[in-house]
Amino acid sequence: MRIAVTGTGGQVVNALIAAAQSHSDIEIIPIGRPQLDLSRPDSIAPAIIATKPDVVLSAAAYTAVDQAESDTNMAEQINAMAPALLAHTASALNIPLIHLSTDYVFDGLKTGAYDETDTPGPINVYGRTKRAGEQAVLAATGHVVLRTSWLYSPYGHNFVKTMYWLAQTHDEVRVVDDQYGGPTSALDLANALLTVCARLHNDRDPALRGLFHLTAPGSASWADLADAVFTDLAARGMRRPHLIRIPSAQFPTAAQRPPNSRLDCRKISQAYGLALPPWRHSLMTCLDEMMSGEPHRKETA
Ligand SMILES: NC(=O)C1=CN([C@@H]2O[C@H](COP(=O)(O)OP(=O)(O)OC[C@H]3O[C@@H](n4cnc5c(N)ncnc54)[C@H](OP(=O)(O)O)[C@@H]3O)[C@@H](O)[C@H]2O)C=CC1
Ligand SMILES: Cc1cn([C@H]2C[C@H](O)[C@@H](COP(=O)(O)OP(=O)(O)O[C@H]3O[C@@H](C)C(=O)[C@@H](O)[C@H]3O)O2)c(=O)[nH]c1=O
Ligand SMILES: [Mg+2]
Repeated sequence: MRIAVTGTGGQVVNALIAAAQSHSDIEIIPIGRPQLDLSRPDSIAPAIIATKPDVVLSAAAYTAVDQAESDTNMAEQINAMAPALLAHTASALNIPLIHLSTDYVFDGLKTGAYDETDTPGPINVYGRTKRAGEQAVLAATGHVVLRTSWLYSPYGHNFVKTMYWLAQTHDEVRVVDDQYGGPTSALDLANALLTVCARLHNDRDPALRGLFHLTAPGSASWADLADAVFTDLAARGMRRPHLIRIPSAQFPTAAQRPPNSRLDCRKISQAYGLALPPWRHSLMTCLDEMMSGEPHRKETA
């Protein structure tokens, strides 16, 4: 099975490459700029078609949440318009598209986890443009929109890597403690995505199509996640910075974030039998991998 994945340097695409190493029948074909530039609509169909894919996985996006507030046109082009063209291209090839989306489509005011029937109400440009992308993909039949959240991995940029770096450079780290979500390992997600691709490739069942949520079980605030990173790094001999839990009012950002964006993942568990491992365990695996490739490991006293 040939899986064309959008983007080359992103977390999910690199996690997919790693996950596919243990599947000799799966080939991941990353496509990125300049061949595929999601801000250039004309580049999209030719770049996808040239890879002769069996499945298309849409993993590239404008993910700089704060920057999107002032770069709205670009975020719209990449997150809203490009997915429509990807869905159109996949439909024309008669193959499934899996499009990744985000917990940030919700306003975060619900008590409890959001399921697929909950109405989105994005509160920032990234969330708004991602919601528009979802709608474009869901308007075509046969495809999958999969929402996940708070991805971390040894690849690209993510909160866990930021905390890892801050732990090595700061005595004190201030982190917001009033936004809750589901930290999810991109490596765990990638393994599940390979299952989703294989099922869609072999099975026309409409119950496998449409909108799904998939995150690791368990909820955390960003401060809880930072605390877990610092605990695990300390257990590996690194200095532990002092964590100061703050309200988001004390950490001004261009974009607002939802206070609660936990996702209920029962639908994908019923349709595919898929569930991810708890984030607390996967975080340790991720940190082990990050540290094994890290030349500046701090020595214990
Ligand atoms: N990160 C997160 O916490 C979450 C992410 N998601 C969604 O999951 C998906 C994957 O996220 P993640 O792997 O973290 O993303 P990253 O931020 O790690 O990577 C973004 C990718 O998009 C590519 N890209 C950006 N602009 C363009 C463009 N104009 N043309 C082609 N490619 C472009 C980048 O290209 P290049 O390789 O050149 O850098 C990169 O490969 C996205 O759809 C995101 O919205 C959902 C929930 C949480
Ligand atoms: C770096 C840092 C951030 N924060 C806060 C800011 C923000 O409210 C929260 C998270 O910050 P980040 O900017 O790292 O994370 P953010 O970019 O908001 O992460 C989001 O990315 C997109 C792509 C998604 O789809 C989401 O699921 C989510 O993962 O933590 C602190 O309080 N202290 C810090 O030192
Ligand atoms: Mg960010």
